[in-house]
Amino acid sequence: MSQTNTSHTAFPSIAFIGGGNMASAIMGGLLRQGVPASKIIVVEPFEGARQALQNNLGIAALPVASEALRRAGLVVWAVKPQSFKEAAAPVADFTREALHLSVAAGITTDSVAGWTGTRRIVRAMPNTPALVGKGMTGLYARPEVDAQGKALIEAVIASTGELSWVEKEEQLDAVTALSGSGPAYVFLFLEAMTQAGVDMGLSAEQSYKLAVATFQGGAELAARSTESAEVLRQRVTSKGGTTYAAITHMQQQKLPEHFIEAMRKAEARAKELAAEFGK
Ligand SMILES: NC(=O)C1=CN([C@@H]2O[C@H](COP(=O)(O)OP(=O)(O)OC[C@H]3O[C@@H](n4cnc5c(N)ncnc54)[C@H](O)[C@@H]3O)[C@@H](O)[C@H]2O)C=CC1
Ligand SMILES: O=C(O)[C@@H]1CCC=N1
Repeated sequence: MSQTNTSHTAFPSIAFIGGGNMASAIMGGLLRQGVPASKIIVVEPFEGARQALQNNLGIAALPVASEALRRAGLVVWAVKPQSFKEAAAPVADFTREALHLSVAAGITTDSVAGWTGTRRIVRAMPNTPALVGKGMTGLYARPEVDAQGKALIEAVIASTGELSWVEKEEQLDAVTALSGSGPAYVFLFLEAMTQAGVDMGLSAEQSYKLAVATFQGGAELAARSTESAEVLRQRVTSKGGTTYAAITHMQQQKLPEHFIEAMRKAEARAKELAAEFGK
C-alpha cells in the first residue's frame, strides 16, 4: 500500500451526491483532518438528512444539483445502488472534468462511466467503522485514473481508517461481502454473545461490555501477533476445557461452513445489484 503525500491544503472542493451514513462518515473524517467545510458541497434531497448534516457537521447541503458542482475536483457518489442512475442525471453535466469516487455496492465503473460521461473513476467499498476513524476500505481504480488521482483518493479515505487497493474490479464484490457487510456480522455475534451472557445470569449491560471488549481485544491481539488466527484460537482452547466444548459444538454444527456460505450470498447479491441497477 503506498503512502499519500496529499495534504489537506492541496484538496480540491469535494462534492458528495447523497448525504447519508457513508457520506457523513467520509465528511466527518475530512473535517477531523482539517479540511474546511467550505470545501465540501453536498446534494441531498431529503430534508431530514440535510438537517442532520447541518446539526452534526455544520455543512449546508443543496436539495438539488446546481452550478456549484462545477467547483468540485472530486465527486463522491454515496447514494444507494437503486438511486444512482437517477441521481447522476442532473449532476453529470456539471462534473465531467472531475475525478469520481463511488461507494455504491455492486455498481460497476462501466455503469458509472455511462451515467457520468467520464472514465476517471475509482470505486470503493468502505464500512461503517469509518464513523469512528476505524474504517476498512477496498479500492479499485480504472486505468484512466493517474497517480495524482489515486493519491487524492487515498488522502480522502485515509481520514476514515485503513485502505487496500484491489487489482480487478470484481474483487470488490469479495471486499463487500467481507469488510463492507462485515460489521453487521460482528454486531450479530455481539447480540448472540450478549444474549447468552444474560441467559447465564449476567446483566445485559455487563454482558454487552464483556462481549464488545472481547471482540476489541481479540482483533487487537490478531492485528499485533505474527501468529495465525488458527494458532491464536488453539492457545485459548485447552483440550477437554470450556472453549473446547464450545468450539467443538460450533464445528459439529458446521458454523464455519455456514458462515462462509453466508458471505458468498453477500458476494452474489453485490453481483445482482450490478445487474439489477447498473443498466
Ligand atoms: N452503510 C454501509 O455499511 C455501507 C454502505 N455502502 C454504500 O454506500 C451507499 C450509501 O449508503 P448509506 O450511506 O448507508 O445510505 P443512506 O440511505 O444513509 O444515504 C443515501 C442518501 O442518498 C440520498 N439520496 C437519495 N436519492 C438521491 C438523489 N437522487 N440525489 C442525491 N442524494 C440522494 C438519500 O436521501 C440518503 O440520504 C450505498 O450505495 C451503499 O451500497 C458502502 C459500504 C458500507
Ligand atoms: O448492505 C449493503 O448493501 C451495504 C454494502 C455493504 C454494507 N452495506
